[in-house]
Amino acid sequence: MLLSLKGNTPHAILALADGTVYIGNSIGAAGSTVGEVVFNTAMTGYQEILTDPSYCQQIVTLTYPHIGNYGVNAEDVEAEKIHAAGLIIKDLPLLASNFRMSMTLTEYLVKENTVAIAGIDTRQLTRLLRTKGAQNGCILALAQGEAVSQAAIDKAIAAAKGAPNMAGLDLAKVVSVKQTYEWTQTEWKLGAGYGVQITPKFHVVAYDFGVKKNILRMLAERGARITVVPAQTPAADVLKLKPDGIFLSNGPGDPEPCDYAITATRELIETGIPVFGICLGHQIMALASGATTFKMQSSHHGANHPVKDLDNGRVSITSQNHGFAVDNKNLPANLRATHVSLFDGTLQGLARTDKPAFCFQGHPEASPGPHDISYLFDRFTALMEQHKNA
Ligand SMILES: NC(=O)CC[C@H](N)C(=O)O
Repeated sequence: MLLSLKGNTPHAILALADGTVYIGNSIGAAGSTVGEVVFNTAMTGYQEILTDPSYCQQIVTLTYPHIGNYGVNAEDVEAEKIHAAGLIIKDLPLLASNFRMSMTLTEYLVKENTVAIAGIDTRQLTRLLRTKGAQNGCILALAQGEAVSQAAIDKAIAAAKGAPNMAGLDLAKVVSVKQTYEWTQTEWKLGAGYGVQITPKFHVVAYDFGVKKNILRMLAERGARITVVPAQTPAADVLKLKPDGIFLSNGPGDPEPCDYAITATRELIETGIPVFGICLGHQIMALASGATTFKMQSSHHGANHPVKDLDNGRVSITSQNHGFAVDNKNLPANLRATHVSLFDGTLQGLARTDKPAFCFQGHPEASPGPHDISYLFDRFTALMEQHKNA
Protein backbone atom coordinates (compact mmCIF):
# COMPACT_ATOMS: atom_id res chain seq x y z
CA MET A 1 0.00 0.00 0.00
CA LEU A 2 1.39 3.39 -0.96
CA LEU A 3 0.31 6.91 -0.13
CA SER A 4 -0.85 8.62 -3.34
CA LEU A 5 -0.46 12.25 -2.31
CA LYS A 6 2.30 13.60 -0.13
CA GLY A 7 1.91 16.94 1.67
CA ASN A 8 0.14 19.91 0.11
CA THR A 9 -0.58 19.42 -3.56
CA PRO A 10 -0.05 22.37 -5.91
CA HIS A 11 -2.92 24.05 -7.74
CA ALA A 12 -3.73 23.42 -11.38
CA ILE A 13 -5.99 25.16 -13.89
CA LEU A 14 -8.03 23.49 -16.62
CA ALA A 15 -9.21 25.90 -19.34
CA LEU A 16 -11.31 25.07 -22.39
CA ALA A 17 -11.23 26.94 -25.70
CA ASP A 18 -14.76 28.25 -25.00
CA GLY A 19 -13.41 30.07 -21.92
CA THR A 20 -14.70 27.63 -19.27
CA VAL A 21 -12.25 27.41 -16.37
CA TYR A 22 -11.90 24.82 -13.59
CA ILE A 23 -9.49 24.94 -10.67
CA GLY A 24 -8.13 21.74 -9.15
CA ASN A 25 -4.95 20.11 -7.86
CA SER A 26 -1.92 19.06 -9.83
CA ILE A 27 -1.37 15.30 -9.51
CA GLY A 28 1.34 14.88 -12.16
CA ALA A 29 4.23 16.80 -13.63
CA ALA A 30 4.46 20.60 -13.29
CA GLY A 31 4.06 22.67 -16.44
CA SER A 32 1.34 22.89 -19.05
CA THR A 33 -0.20 20.81 -21.80
CA VAL A 34 -2.75 21.33 -24.56
CA GLY A 35 -4.92 18.94 -26.56
CA GLU A 36 -8.42 17.93 -27.52
CA VAL A 37 -10.35 17.19 -24.31
CA VAL A 38 -12.28 13.92 -24.52
CA PHE A 39 -14.11 11.84 -21.91
CA ASN A 40 -13.70 8.10 -21.37
CA THR A 41 -16.35 6.17 -19.42
CA ALA A 42 -14.27 3.06 -18.59
CA MET A 43 -14.28 2.31 -14.85
CA THR A 44 -10.82 0.71 -14.85
CA GLY A 45 -7.80 0.63 -17.15
CA TYR A 46 -6.36 4.13 -16.69
CA GLN A 47 -2.84 2.83 -17.36
CA GLU A 48 -3.85 1.21 -20.67
CA ILE A 49 -5.74 4.38 -21.62
CA LEU A 50 -2.84 6.71 -20.83
CA THR A 51 -0.39 4.60 -22.86
CA ASP A 52 -2.72 4.05 -25.87
CA PRO A 53 -0.98 5.91 -28.77
CA SER A 54 -4.41 6.81 -30.20
CA TYR A 55 -4.68 9.43 -27.40
CA CYS A 56 -1.73 11.42 -28.78
CA GLN A 57 -2.61 15.17 -28.52
CA GLN A 58 -5.75 14.38 -26.49
CA ILE A 59 -6.36 15.21 -22.82
CA VAL A 60 -8.42 12.42 -21.29
CA THR A 61 -11.15 12.99 -18.71
CA LEU A 62 -12.10 9.83 -16.85
CA THR A 63 -15.74 9.84 -15.78
CA TYR A 64 -15.28 7.18 -13.09
CA PRO A 65 -14.81 9.26 -9.90
CA HIS A 66 -11.97 7.34 -8.19
CA ILE A 67 -8.87 6.93 -10.31
CA GLY A 68 -5.55 5.60 -9.03
CA ASN A 69 -6.83 3.08 -6.44
CA TYR A 70 -4.71 0.20 -7.76
CA GLY A 71 -1.62 2.22 -8.74
CA VAL A 72 0.31 1.24 -11.87
CA ASN A 73 2.38 -1.81 -12.74
CA ALA A 74 5.07 -2.74 -15.22
CA GLU A 75 2.79 -4.91 -17.39
CA ASP A 76 -0.45 -3.10 -18.24
CA VAL A 77 1.01 -0.83 -20.90
CA GLU A 78 -0.12 -0.45 -24.50
CA ALA A 79 3.10 1.37 -25.49
CA GLU A 80 6.46 2.17 -23.92
CA LYS A 81 5.33 5.57 -22.68
CA ILE A 82 2.28 7.69 -21.88
CA HIS A 83 0.83 9.06 -25.13
CA ALA A 84 -2.16 11.00 -23.74
CA ALA A 85 -1.42 14.73 -23.57
CA GLY A 86 -2.87 15.00 -20.05
CA LEU A 87 -5.30 13.54 -17.52
CA ILE A 88 -8.37 15.00 -15.78
CA ILE A 89 -9.98 13.18 -12.85
CA LYS A 90 -12.42 13.78 -10.03
CA ASP A 91 -10.65 12.17 -7.11
CA LEU A 92 -7.29 10.55 -6.49
CA PRO A 93 -7.71 8.18 -3.52
CA LEU A 94 -5.26 8.69 -0.65
CA LEU A 95 -4.10 5.10 -0.71
CA ALA A 96 -3.26 2.84 -3.64
CA SER A 97 -2.93 -0.93 -3.38
CA ASN A 98 -2.64 -3.94 -5.69
CA PHE A 99 -0.52 -7.08 -5.70
CA ARG A 100 1.06 -6.11 -9.03
CA MET A 101 1.56 -2.42 -8.22
CA SER A 102 5.02 -0.93 -8.62
CA MET A 103 4.22 2.77 -8.06
CA THR A 104 1.35 5.19 -7.54
CA LEU A 105 -0.43 6.94 -10.39
CA THR A 106 1.12 10.27 -9.34
CA GLU A 107 4.64 8.81 -9.28
CA TYR A 108 4.00 7.42 -12.77
CA LEU A 109 2.63 10.72 -14.14
CA VAL A 110 5.64 12.61 -12.74
CA LYS A 111 8.10 10.02 -14.10
CA GLU A 112 6.43 10.24 -17.53
CA ASN A 113 6.33 14.05 -17.38
CA THR A 114 2.55 14.06 -17.84
CA VAL A 115 0.46 16.97 -16.58
CA ALA A 116 -2.71 15.94 -14.72
CA ILE A 117 -5.42 17.59 -12.67
CA ALA A 118 -7.72 16.23 -9.93
CA GLY A 119 -10.64 17.74 -8.06
CA ILE A 120 -12.61 18.51 -11.23
CA ASP A 121 -16.37 18.04 -11.51
CA THR A 122 -15.89 15.54 -14.33
CA ARG A 123 -19.63 14.89 -14.53
CA GLN A 124 -20.29 18.55 -15.37
CA LEU A 125 -17.29 18.68 -17.75
CA THR A 126 -18.53 15.54 -19.54
CA ARG A 127 -21.99 17.05 -20.02
CA LEU A 128 -20.38 20.17 -21.48
CA LEU A 129 -18.24 18.12 -23.91
CA ARG A 130 -21.21 15.97 -24.89
CA THR A 131 -23.45 18.96 -25.56
CA LYS A 132 -20.92 21.25 -27.23
CA GLY A 133 -18.82 18.59 -28.93
CA ALA A 134 -15.03 18.34 -29.09
CA GLN A 135 -13.19 21.18 -27.34
CA ASN A 136 -9.52 21.96 -27.12
CA GLY A 137 -8.18 22.58 -23.66
CA CYS A 138 -5.13 23.36 -21.54
CA ILE A 139 -4.04 22.07 -18.13
CA LEU A 140 -1.66 24.46 -16.40
CA ALA A 141 -0.09 22.85 -13.32
CA LEU A 142 1.32 25.50 -11.02
CA ALA A 143 4.45 25.19 -8.88
CA GLN A 144 4.20 24.22 -5.21
CA GLY A 145 2.85 27.18 -3.23
CA GLU A 146 1.99 29.28 -6.33
CA ALA A 147 -1.43 30.96 -6.07
CA VAL A 148 -4.00 30.85 -8.88
CA SER A 149 -3.83 34.29 -10.53
CA GLN A 150 -5.95 35.89 -13.25
CA ALA A 151 -2.79 36.05 -15.39
CA ALA A 152 -2.35 32.25 -15.11
CA ILE A 153 -6.02 31.69 -15.98
CA ASP A 154 -5.72 33.98 -19.04
CA LYS A 155 -2.57 32.14 -20.10
CA ALA A 156 -4.37 28.77 -19.89
CA ILE A 157 -7.38 30.03 -21.92
CA ALA A 158 -5.07 31.47 -24.60
CA ALA A 159 -3.17 28.16 -24.81
CA ALA A 160 -6.46 26.23 -25.14
CA LYS A 161 -7.63 28.53 -27.94
CA GLY A 162 -4.26 28.18 -29.71
CA ALA A 163 -4.19 24.35 -29.69
CA PRO A 164 -4.33 22.71 -33.14
CA ASN A 165 -7.61 21.17 -34.29
CA MET A 166 -7.70 17.39 -34.59
CA ALA A 167 -9.46 17.49 -37.98
CA GLY A 168 -6.84 17.37 -40.72
CA LEU A 169 -4.00 16.19 -38.44
CA ASP A 170 -1.92 13.22 -39.60
CA LEU A 171 -0.54 11.83 -36.33
CA ALA A 172 -0.13 8.19 -37.43
CA LYS A 173 3.25 8.85 -39.00
CA VAL A 174 4.28 10.85 -35.92
CA VAL A 175 3.72 8.02 -33.39
CA SER A 176 4.62 5.14 -35.71
CA VAL A 177 7.75 3.07 -35.18
CA LYS A 178 10.69 4.11 -37.38
CA GLN A 179 12.18 0.61 -37.81
CA THR A 180 10.59 -2.74 -38.66
CA TYR A 181 10.59 -5.25 -35.76
CA GLU A 182 9.35 -8.76 -34.93
CA TRP A 183 6.70 -9.43 -32.25
CA THR A 184 6.14 -12.77 -30.45
CA GLN A 185 4.56 -11.88 -27.06
CA THR A 186 1.19 -13.54 -26.37
CA GLU A 187 -1.65 -12.67 -23.96
CA TRP A 188 -1.27 -12.16 -20.20
CA LYS A 189 -2.41 -14.96 -17.91
CA LEU A 190 -2.78 -14.88 -14.13
CA GLY A 191 0.19 -16.61 -12.52
CA ALA A 192 2.16 -16.82 -15.76
CA GLY A 193 2.21 -13.26 -17.11
CA TYR A 194 2.86 -12.81 -20.82
CA GLY A 195 3.82 -15.79 -22.97
CA VAL A 196 5.84 -16.21 -26.18
CA GLN A 197 4.67 -17.60 -29.54
CA ILE A 198 7.20 -20.26 -30.50
CA THR A 199 5.23 -22.33 -33.03
CA PRO A 200 3.68 -19.76 -35.40
CA LYS A 201 1.21 -20.87 -38.07
CA PHE A 202 0.88 -17.53 -39.92
CA HIS A 203 3.01 -14.57 -40.78
CA VAL A 204 1.19 -11.27 -40.26
CA VAL A 205 2.62 -7.93 -41.37
CA ALA A 206 1.17 -5.26 -39.08
CA TYR A 207 1.17 -1.58 -40.00
CA ASP A 208 2.00 0.51 -36.95
CA PHE A 209 -0.10 3.67 -37.06
CA GLY A 210 0.14 3.79 -33.24
CA VAL A 211 -0.50 0.11 -32.54
CA LYS A 212 -1.68 -1.07 -29.11
CA LYS A 213 0.43 -3.94 -27.80
CA ASN A 214 -2.61 -6.03 -26.88
CA ILE A 215 -3.62 -6.29 -30.53
CA LEU A 216 -0.22 -7.81 -31.33
CA ARG A 217 -0.50 -10.11 -28.28
CA MET A 218 -3.93 -11.35 -29.38
CA LEU A 219 -2.68 -12.02 -32.92
CA ALA A 220 0.39 -13.85 -31.55
CA GLU A 221 -1.85 -15.86 -29.19
CA ARG A 222 -3.74 -17.13 -32.26
CA GLY A 223 -0.59 -18.38 -33.96
CA ALA A 224 0.83 -15.34 -35.73
CA ARG A 225 4.44 -14.43 -36.12
CA ILE A 226 4.27 -10.67 -36.57
CA THR A 227 6.45 -8.24 -38.47
CA VAL A 228 5.55 -4.69 -37.44
CA VAL A 229 6.29 -2.09 -40.12
CA PRO A 230 6.36 1.75 -40.09
CA ALA A 231 3.23 3.63 -41.16
CA GLN A 232 4.73 4.83 -44.44
CA THR A 233 5.90 1.39 -45.69
CA PRO A 234 4.87 1.00 -49.36
CA ALA A 235 2.74 -2.03 -50.35
CA ALA A 236 5.59 -3.52 -52.44
CA ASP A 237 7.84 -3.72 -49.35
CA VAL A 238 5.08 -5.48 -47.39
CA LEU A 239 4.59 -8.02 -50.19
CA LYS A 240 8.32 -8.81 -50.18
CA LEU A 241 7.82 -10.10 -46.60
CA LYS A 242 5.39 -12.73 -47.99
CA PRO A 243 2.62 -12.22 -45.43
CA ASP A 244 -0.31 -14.62 -44.90
CA GLY A 245 -2.29 -11.64 -43.58
CA ILE A 246 -1.97 -7.87 -43.29
CA PHE A 247 -3.08 -5.91 -40.23
CA LEU A 248 -3.90 -2.17 -40.17
CA SER A 249 -3.60 -0.76 -36.65
CA ASN A 250 -5.39 1.81 -34.55
CA GLY A 251 -3.79 5.24 -34.27
CA PRO A 252 -4.26 8.93 -33.46
CA GLY A 253 -5.45 11.82 -35.61
CA ASP A 254 -7.57 12.18 -38.72
CA PRO A 255 -7.50 9.23 -41.18
CA GLU A 256 -8.09 11.43 -44.24
CA PRO A 257 -4.59 12.95 -44.57
CA CYS A 258 -2.92 9.49 -44.28
CA ASP A 259 -2.68 9.23 -48.09
CA TYR A 260 0.42 6.94 -47.97
CA ALA A 261 -1.53 4.38 -45.89
CA ILE A 262 -4.70 4.68 -47.97
CA THR A 263 -2.74 4.04 -51.21
CA ALA A 264 -0.81 1.08 -49.74
CA THR A 265 -4.01 -0.45 -48.32
CA ARG A 266 -5.80 -0.15 -51.68
CA GLU A 267 -2.93 -2.01 -53.38
CA LEU A 268 -2.69 -4.68 -50.67
CA ILE A 269 -6.43 -5.44 -50.65
CA GLU A 270 -6.29 -5.97 -54.42
CA THR A 271 -3.73 -8.83 -54.01
CA GLY A 272 -6.35 -10.99 -52.26
CA ILE A 273 -4.22 -11.46 -49.13
CA PRO A 274 -6.53 -11.22 -46.05
CA VAL A 275 -6.55 -7.73 -44.48
CA PHE A 276 -7.93 -6.80 -41.04
CA GLY A 277 -8.17 -3.22 -39.72
CA ILE A 278 -8.97 -1.82 -36.27
CA CYS A 279 -10.13 1.75 -35.55
CA LEU A 280 -7.82 4.03 -37.60
CA GLY A 281 -7.09 0.89 -39.66
CA HIS A 282 -10.85 0.49 -40.21
CA GLN A 283 -11.14 4.12 -41.35
CA ILE A 284 -8.14 3.72 -43.68
CA MET A 285 -9.60 0.55 -45.22
CA ALA A 286 -12.89 2.40 -45.77
CA LEU A 287 -11.15 5.35 -47.43
CA ALA A 288 -9.07 2.95 -49.57
CA SER A 289 -12.33 1.34 -50.72
CA GLY A 290 -14.01 4.61 -51.71
CA ALA A 291 -15.98 5.52 -48.57
CA THR A 292 -15.69 8.82 -46.70
CA THR A 293 -15.01 9.72 -43.05
CA PHE A 294 -16.11 12.61 -40.86
CA LYS A 295 -15.34 14.16 -37.46
CA MET A 296 -18.01 13.12 -34.93
CA GLN A 297 -19.86 15.68 -32.79
CA SER A 298 -19.66 13.31 -29.83
CA SER A 299 -16.74 10.90 -29.93
CA HIS A 300 -16.71 7.37 -28.47
CA HIS A 301 -14.32 6.56 -25.61
CA GLY A 302 -15.27 3.87 -23.13
CA ALA A 303 -15.55 0.19 -22.35
CA ASN A 304 -19.33 -0.20 -22.32
CA HIS A 305 -20.52 0.51 -25.89
CA PRO A 306 -23.10 -1.93 -27.29
CA VAL A 307 -22.46 -2.89 -30.90
CA LYS A 308 -24.73 -5.07 -33.03
CA ASP A 309 -23.40 -7.64 -35.50
CA LEU A 310 -25.73 -7.17 -38.48
CA ASP A 311 -25.09 -10.70 -39.78
CA ASN A 312 -26.52 -12.52 -36.76
CA GLY A 313 -28.08 -9.88 -34.47
CA ARG A 314 -25.59 -10.61 -31.70
CA VAL A 315 -24.86 -7.64 -29.43
CA SER A 316 -21.36 -7.21 -27.98
CA ILE A 317 -20.29 -4.77 -25.28
CA THR A 318 -17.17 -3.17 -26.71
CA SER A 319 -14.24 -0.94 -25.95
CA GLN A 320 -14.22 2.26 -28.02
CA ASN A 321 -11.85 5.13 -28.71
CA HIS A 322 -12.56 7.21 -31.78
CA GLY A 323 -13.47 10.75 -32.79
CA PHE A 324 -13.82 10.14 -36.52
CA ALA A 325 -16.21 7.70 -38.18
CA VAL A 326 -16.96 6.22 -41.59
CA ASP A 327 -20.06 7.70 -43.22
CA ASN A 328 -22.64 4.92 -43.51
CA LYS A 329 -24.59 6.76 -46.22
CA ASN A 330 -23.38 6.19 -49.79
CA LEU A 331 -21.09 3.26 -49.05
CA PRO A 332 -19.44 2.05 -52.27
CA ALA A 333 -20.78 -1.22 -53.73
CA ASN A 334 -17.70 -3.21 -52.64
CA LEU A 335 -18.30 -2.41 -48.93
CA ARG A 336 -20.89 -4.01 -46.68
CA ALA A 337 -21.82 -2.71 -43.20
CA THR A 338 -21.31 -5.55 -40.67
CA HIS A 339 -21.65 -3.78 -37.30
CA VAL A 340 -23.52 -0.77 -35.96
CA SER A 341 -23.35 1.18 -32.66
CA LEU A 342 -26.52 0.82 -30.56
CA PHE A 343 -25.66 4.14 -28.85
CA ASP A 344 -25.91 6.40 -31.89
CA GLY A 345 -26.32 4.21 -34.98
CA THR A 346 -22.84 5.01 -36.32
CA LEU A 347 -21.05 2.47 -38.45
CA GLN A 348 -18.87 0.03 -36.48
CA GLY A 349 -17.79 -2.65 -38.92
CA LEU A 350 -17.23 -3.19 -42.63
CA ALA A 351 -16.36 -6.05 -44.93
CA ARG A 352 -15.28 -5.97 -48.56
CA THR A 353 -17.72 -7.87 -50.77
CA ASP A 354 -15.04 -8.70 -53.36
CA LYS A 355 -11.91 -9.44 -51.25
CA PRO A 356 -11.05 -11.13 -47.91
CA ALA A 357 -10.78 -7.81 -46.07
CA PHE A 358 -12.77 -6.54 -43.09
CA CYS A 359 -12.44 -3.99 -40.31
CA PHE A 360 -13.87 -2.82 -37.00
CA GLN A 361 -14.23 0.68 -35.54
CA GLY A 362 -14.08 -0.34 -31.87
CA HIS A 363 -11.41 -2.31 -30.02
CA PRO A 364 -11.71 -6.12 -30.04
CA GLU A 365 -8.39 -6.19 -28.14
CA ALA A 366 -10.14 -4.41 -25.21
CA SER A 367 -7.29 -3.36 -22.93
CA PRO A 368 -9.14 -1.99 -21.17
CA GLY A 369 -12.59 -3.43 -21.63
CA PRO A 370 -14.71 -6.50 -22.33
CA HIS A 371 -13.68 -9.33 -24.64
CA ASP A 372 -17.11 -9.93 -26.24
CA ILE A 373 -15.93 -9.13 -29.73
CA SER A 374 -12.56 -10.94 -29.72
CA TYR A 375 -14.17 -13.29 -32.28
CA LEU A 376 -12.96 -10.84 -34.93
CA PHE A 377 -9.38 -12.05 -34.36
CA ASP A 378 -10.60 -15.61 -34.98
CA ARG A 379 -12.31 -14.43 -38.19
CA PHE A 380 -8.96 -13.04 -39.37
CA THR A 381 -7.09 -16.28 -38.62
CA ALA A 382 -9.84 -18.27 -40.40
CA LEU A 383 -9.35 -16.08 -43.50
CA MET A 384 -5.57 -16.62 -43.34
CA GLU A 385 -6.11 -20.37 -42.99
CA GLN A 386 -8.40 -20.38 -46.06
CA HIS A 387 -5.98 -18.25 -48.04
CA LYS A 388 -3.04 -20.53 -47.18
CA ASN A 389 -4.98 -23.64 -48.18
CA ALA A 390 -6.36 -22.15 -51.41
N1 LIG B 1 -8.23 4.47 -31.67
C1 LIG B 1 -8.11 4.86 -32.92
O1 LIG B 1 -7.51 4.21 -33.77
C2 LIG B 1 -8.71 6.21 -33.26
C3 LIG B 1 -8.82 6.50 -34.73
C4 LIG B 1 -8.94 7.98 -35.04
N2 LIG B 1 -7.78 8.68 -34.56
C5 LIG B 1 -10.19 8.53 -34.41
O2 LIG B 1 -10.13 9.28 -33.46
O3 LIG B 1 -11.28 8.24 -34.86
